[in-house]
Amino acid sequence: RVSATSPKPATETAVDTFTVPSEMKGWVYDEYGGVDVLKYSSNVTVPSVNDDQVLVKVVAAALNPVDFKRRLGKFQATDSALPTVPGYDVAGVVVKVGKQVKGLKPGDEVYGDISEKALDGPKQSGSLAEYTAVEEKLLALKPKNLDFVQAASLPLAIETAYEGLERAGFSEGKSILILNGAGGVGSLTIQLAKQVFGASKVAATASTSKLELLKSLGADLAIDYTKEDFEQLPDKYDVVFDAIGQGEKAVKVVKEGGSVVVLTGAVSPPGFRFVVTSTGSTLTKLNPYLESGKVKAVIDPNSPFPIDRVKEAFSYLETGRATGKVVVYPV
Ligand SMILES: NC(=O)C1=CN([C@@H]2O[C@H](COP(=O)(O)OP(=O)(O)OC[C@H]3O[C@@H](n4cnc5c(N)ncnc54)[C@H](OP(=O)(O)O)[C@@H]3O)[C@@H](O)[C@H]2O)C=CC1
Ligand SMILES: CC[C@H]1OC(C)=C(O)C1=O
Repeated sequence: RVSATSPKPATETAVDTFTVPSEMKGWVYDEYGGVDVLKYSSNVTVPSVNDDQVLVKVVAAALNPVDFKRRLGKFQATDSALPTVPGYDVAGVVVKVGKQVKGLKPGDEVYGDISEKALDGPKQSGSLAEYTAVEEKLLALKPKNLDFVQAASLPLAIETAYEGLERAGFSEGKSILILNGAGGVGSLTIQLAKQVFGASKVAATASTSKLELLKSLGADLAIDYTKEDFEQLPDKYDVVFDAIGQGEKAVKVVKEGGSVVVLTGAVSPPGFRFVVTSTGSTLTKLNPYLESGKVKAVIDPNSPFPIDRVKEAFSYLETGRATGKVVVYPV
């Protein structure tokens, strides 16, 4: 698989400064709708850099369902203005820093989810373009052992997994059932539950061909939802992590006093739903697990998609069959 490397700095300036154009190539939509509203343009305005932001030369970007749900207009009440350059997840190289930035400098290799609140005023100029501007606090230094494709695949999904487990009060010795263990979020939730939180038992659901993957990620029990209904099984769990929209069933298999955390769809008590808040501090906290290999990026076998095949990448993600993450590289 590709090993993405940093772009070369501009030759005419010192190694720690980069020449930034006023326009760039990138994907953009100016109306809500299906993949056909996406246009690849050479005249996208390079975003300006606020004092607390850095400008990142994008090397790789990852897609998330929130990208296509937003493009379909599901969150338009709280969306930023159109036209939109989509893309939350980025891995790239800092080329410019705002005057309040303290911890990053040009040339640093970084990764992160560029929108602090995924649904409430997300960045208008996202990561599916040559440059994106993002607050320093939303980024972390990329682990040296991860290539840019692996790094780009992580931020929104791993931060959702971590925040969901934290909010559910998951802790050492507890049991968890993860509904949708093979997707972008679930494939990381299995690993974090086992390796970071010290789960006593991890169960997860997927279809037949993905059961071995679940076990390789650390699941003690892989449930084939095409053959078994987890609700009919005898086991109850301290935490149920719903990453597919089965909150109403999830509450039926949680232990008395347990937690049901739901990422999407309806839910009733004791279940609760949350929306991820992006923060670089979670990535920094998890970097040692990524550097040691205890937690691994899970990249869909069809990835990476080069930047000119972003429509195809979204169409694939929207089938609901992606295994791990759909990544765009080179951008
Ligand atoms: N609230 C929040 O902050 C966030 C919410 N989300 C939401 O969480 C959901 C999951 O996100 P993400 O992991 O990126 O999604 P993905 O698109 O990566 O999930 C794809 C996976 O879903 C699995 N799947 C489909 N149907 C089922 C089923 N009935 N039971 C179990 N697995 C199933 C597929 O496996 P198979 O082929 O075996 O069916 C496939 O591997 C999305 O709805 C997303 O919008 C995500 C991030 C943050
Ligand atoms: C309401 C959950 C919504 O927020 C994110 C980030 C998604 O992917 C959703 O579906």
